[in-house]
Amino acid sequence: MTLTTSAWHSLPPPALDQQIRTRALEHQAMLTKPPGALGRLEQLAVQFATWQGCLKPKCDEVAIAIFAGDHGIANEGVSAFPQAVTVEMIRNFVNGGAAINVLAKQANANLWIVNVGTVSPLGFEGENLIDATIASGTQNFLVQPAMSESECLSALDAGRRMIQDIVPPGTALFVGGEMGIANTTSASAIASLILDVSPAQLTGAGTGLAEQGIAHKCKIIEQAIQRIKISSQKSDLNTFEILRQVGGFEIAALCGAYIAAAQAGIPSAVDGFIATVAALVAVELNPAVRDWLIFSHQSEEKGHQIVLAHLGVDPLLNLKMRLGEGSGAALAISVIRSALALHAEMATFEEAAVSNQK
Ligand SMILES: O=C(O)c1ccc[n+]([C@@H]2O[C@H](COP(=O)([O-])O)[C@@H](O)[C@H]2O)c1
Ligand SMILES: Cc1cc2nc[nH]c2cc1C
Repeated sequence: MTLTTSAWHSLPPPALDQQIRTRALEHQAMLTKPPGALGRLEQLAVQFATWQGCLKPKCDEVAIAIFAGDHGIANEGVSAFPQAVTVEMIRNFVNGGAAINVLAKQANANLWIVNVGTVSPLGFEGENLIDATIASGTQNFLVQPAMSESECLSALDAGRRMIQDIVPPGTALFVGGEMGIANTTSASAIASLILDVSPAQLTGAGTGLAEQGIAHKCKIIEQAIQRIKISSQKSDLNTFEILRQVGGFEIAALCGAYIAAAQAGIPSAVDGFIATVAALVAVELNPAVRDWLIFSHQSEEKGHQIVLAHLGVDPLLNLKMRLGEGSGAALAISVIRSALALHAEMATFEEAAVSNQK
């Protein structure tokens, strides 16, 4: 099965409303502040006005989905934590005890957990738990492709279904997150192959590896890339094939969700390193999706800055976080809401009888 251009993921997002954009920029210029003094908050307000085709946009309805899955590459000792943590954290998400639960509650956002495939069965259910199991984790990509072609397409589709079937119409922002032990190894390998940057420049501590552990993880990625380069023709190593070879179910699902959200006219807040790599794959598959993404924070994970730089984006926050599960993106919700409130509620120079520029 080959990925054709008629596939859903290459359909374009809606055109941006340039007239509203111009009016929103003009409105910003009238507010009682030196032009540009609210920095990125001004750009956020103009972006939301453009996305919503509305001069005074709102960000009340926010949907958060955490995609979780296991990775065969975990068998190579590339994480500081055991693979069992993926299922254990899914249970924690369902029970409301994880960081993302606290942040979702604070932001009054709906939260879903999407299980895309773990090694051990979950053995529990939850009101906000969606079963989108593709297989019991990916294969170990040191020795074989992580996914079959149909598994990779199904994983992308799990993200599309989340947006089209679950996220309510009228949602102003989609926050995507991921959870999967060893997924920084997968994300580093994807980024290395797409960007043609050496694994050494991208491989970091993940959940907390020490120097020796990082060196071992880097070697595993180098060996896997060697295997793939020997077994594939250079021309066959397109974005989809890279995702299939070294990706994860949750990374592919997140990528599918970003594409489908953009197609539905919903912007997405992108989280840390793994989420940014999922966004990179989305942009490679469908370049116009880039205009529908907000890069929320700079993660501590080593490779993040390189991927952000390639995308030409500057994230909103730098809180020295490296948690994942959508946590940095969820923190951006309050910044966005402040930006929109300022845009809608500040007085203009005329209304407040404040002298404008000389
Ligand atoms: O978002 C990030 O930048 C980030 C950086 C490091 C680790 N993580 C999280 O930690 C897990 C992957 O780390 P590791 O060491 O098991 O590859 C996975 O569940 C991610 O959500 C996330
Ligand atoms: C405890 C824990 C929580 C996480 N959340 C996202 N990735 C994680 C990895 C670990 C190990």
